[in-house]
Amino acid sequence: MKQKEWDQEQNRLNEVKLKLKEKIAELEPEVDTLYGQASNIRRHFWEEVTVNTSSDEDFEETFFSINQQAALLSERERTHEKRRQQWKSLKRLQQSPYFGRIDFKEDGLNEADQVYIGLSSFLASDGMNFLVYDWRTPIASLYYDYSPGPASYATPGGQIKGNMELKRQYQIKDGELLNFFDASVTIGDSMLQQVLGQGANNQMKSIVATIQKEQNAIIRNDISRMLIVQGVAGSGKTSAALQRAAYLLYKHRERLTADQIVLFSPNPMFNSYVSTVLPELGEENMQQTTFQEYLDYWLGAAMKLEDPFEQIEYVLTQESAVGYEARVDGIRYKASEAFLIALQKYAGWLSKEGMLFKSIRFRDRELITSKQLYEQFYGYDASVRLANRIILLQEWVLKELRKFARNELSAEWVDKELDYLDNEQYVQAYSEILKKFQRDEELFDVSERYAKALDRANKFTNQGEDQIFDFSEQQEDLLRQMIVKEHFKPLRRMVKKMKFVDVNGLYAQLFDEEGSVYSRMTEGADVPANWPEICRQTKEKLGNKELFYEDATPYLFLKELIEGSRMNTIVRHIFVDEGQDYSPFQYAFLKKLFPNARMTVLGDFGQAIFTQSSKLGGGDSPLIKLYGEENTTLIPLLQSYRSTKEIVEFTRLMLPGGEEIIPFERHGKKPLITTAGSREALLRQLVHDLESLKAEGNRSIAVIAKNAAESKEAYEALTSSGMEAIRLVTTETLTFESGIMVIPAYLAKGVEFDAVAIYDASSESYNRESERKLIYTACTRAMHQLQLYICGEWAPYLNAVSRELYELQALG
Ligand SMILES: Nc1ncnc2c1ncn2[C@@H]1O[C@H](COP(=O)(O)OP(=O)(O)OP(=O)(O)O)[C@@H](O)[C@H]1O
Repeated sequence: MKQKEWDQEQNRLNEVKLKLKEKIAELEPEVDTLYGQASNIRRHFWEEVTVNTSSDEDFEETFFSINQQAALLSERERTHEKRRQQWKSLKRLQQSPYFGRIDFKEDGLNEADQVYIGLSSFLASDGMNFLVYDWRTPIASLYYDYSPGPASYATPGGQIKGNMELKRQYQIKDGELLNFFDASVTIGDSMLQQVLGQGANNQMKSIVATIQKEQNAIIRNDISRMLIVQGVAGSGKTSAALQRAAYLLYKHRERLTADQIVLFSPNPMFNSYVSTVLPELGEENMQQTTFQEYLDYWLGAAMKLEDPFEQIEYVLTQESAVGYEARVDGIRYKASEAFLIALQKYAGWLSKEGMLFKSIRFRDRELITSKQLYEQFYGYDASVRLANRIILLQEWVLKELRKFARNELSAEWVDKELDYLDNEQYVQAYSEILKKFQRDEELFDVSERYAKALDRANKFTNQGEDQIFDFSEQQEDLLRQMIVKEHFKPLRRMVKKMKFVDVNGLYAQLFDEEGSVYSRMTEGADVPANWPEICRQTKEKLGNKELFYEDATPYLFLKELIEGSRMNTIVRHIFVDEGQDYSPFQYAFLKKLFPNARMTVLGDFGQAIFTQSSKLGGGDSPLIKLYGEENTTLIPLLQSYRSTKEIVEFTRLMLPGGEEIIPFERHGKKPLITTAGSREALLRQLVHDLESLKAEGNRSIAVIAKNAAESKEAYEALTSSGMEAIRLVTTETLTFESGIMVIPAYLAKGVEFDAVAIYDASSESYNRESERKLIYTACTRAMHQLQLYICGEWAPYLNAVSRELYELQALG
């Protein structure tokens, strides 16, 4: 590189740094002052507000006064937040103002523009010149999409064409220019080499400086209702998803906020793994959740839910259990669209007959029988939708309860309740009831309520000591009302929550061993193989107030068909990571739940380890059908970035069709297979190898086992062989830490480690076709080194790997 160029770049960097410094110094006092102002307003909020509720006008004035103060406060806070964000992003830029540059000569112009690209934009003080362009600006897409030569980019005003004369990458650390190089083809292999060669971290990294063209297409796709990314292991799906969220937040900053984006992650630990990327990019984190969390929220209080990991444990370990085959058939069926349609038909059937209600009981008496509920329900006009009829029924029940409550006023139990109170309790109960009464009366508006309460309180205090306990008839009546109301409250609450609908019974009723009955209730749906046993298992669970994982979503779906759907109309974008792990049923459910959201699904069918998995692409993909082909874009990613070329060449042969996976040219050691005649010898070697891996500088090392039981066994064997500082990861683990860990394959999904040791790669652990993807997923977690340990026969899929692709260490 010519010295002259280096000096020019160095000078420019110095200049930008200086301007950044000046701007930061300019902003700092403003940030402080605004913060001071906002906290001052907050501190003195009530002093500035005149609180007076003695008359309606005063009440109104107070109301306006509060509003005015609140508006002032939120305006200051908003301004402060904006300035603070600006200040923070400038501080971030100080460390590394930009990572790329393109020189672009637009057609028709004489000179090329130098476009420097960084984490956020930085404008010169004239407010006209961009010293740094945000990586998400339209022009910055040139950097990701083209090599020097003819190039164009999309703007809201149309396509801009021109010629890219230069594309340069920079390494700037702590404000110091370390290196820069001119890229010709894709975004500098050498830069990517360096990034990928680094050690794994317990937090995912942002990839803005080295986003690849095909990833950029995912990040900037802003037209599809449904964007499906079928990307091979390590192709950067999760990374692209996170950058995409940052891109959307930038592009639509006027109308999209971080809480309108939801990411569905495979497990809570994964949530913590990816949670730093958006803040690193200067954006607020989106909402992160797991599907299980959602199910738990709505069903967890009433039922004990199995989670997907318990389900996979069953599938992996209980092959010889009675009813295993039926359970697996059941999982498949309950995941299918056919079952979804059957449930919809069932709801149609219920609108004519077959509803089940739980009687309304009060103090061991049946106030409304289930038969009465049934008759009332089917008494409504049949053209009214099922869910609306349930609302009508609910209103009717509440009305009936009011009548019952009135009749209870003189009941014996109320007398007893009254007598039971001693004087002190009387006073206390009275004032508490009075307070509650003030809170609970829903019918009055605030001022009316206030006036009434005041009136009552005046009466109460004007009575004098002696009279307090001498309740007039009216007061006793009031107390009776209060007592009855208190006792009816839980019942009313249950009615409001629709607890009188027997959803459990309705779901169970569907699983009639007689296939013809099922067929009749669902307009002719076919039953899957092993239906009677599926029915038996499902009902047994329901009887214990438990739900299999595969039943939870259909159960909730049915509940909503009957009671009315819950919808979240605020969320605009849903990201589903590890998308192959969700059933077609779950996708249909998500679509319904978030009617205003676009969906981005990222997954790899090569890693589909769950029985209910969905195919992402291809003619029979349920995902393409979800919003229709015209609203769907499918982007395949074939290049794998995570692992060395040696690891990818080894792992890809374990999958049929895996040859199409393209490794990235980064080299390392070949995978090592160690065999031994005894488990003891193998374990001794594993302990030795783990120590060596650590000594070689691998910071995160995973011993991956097939399931929880094997993980536990491995953990115990390793610790009793003297290995220290090793952690066992379970479904309860919430965060990632570096070091050596033992982890079941299904929890290692989505994450990566410097080195991976497959604890038992024998055919005893991995034999079935369904286990092929499990061991593949486990092996593809390795970035730099992969080692497999085998005692006895090899897992059959390893036979497809040619001998020259791995090292063999046979211990005899
Ligand atoms: N353009 C890129 N620049 C730098 N690093 C990248 C790039 N793309 C991917 N990577 C790195 O490759 C690794 C794999 O990325 P990521 O976890 O996003 O892949 P994935 O497709 O979600 O993987 P999997 O399906 O196997 O879990 C990460 O370390 C990520 O930082």
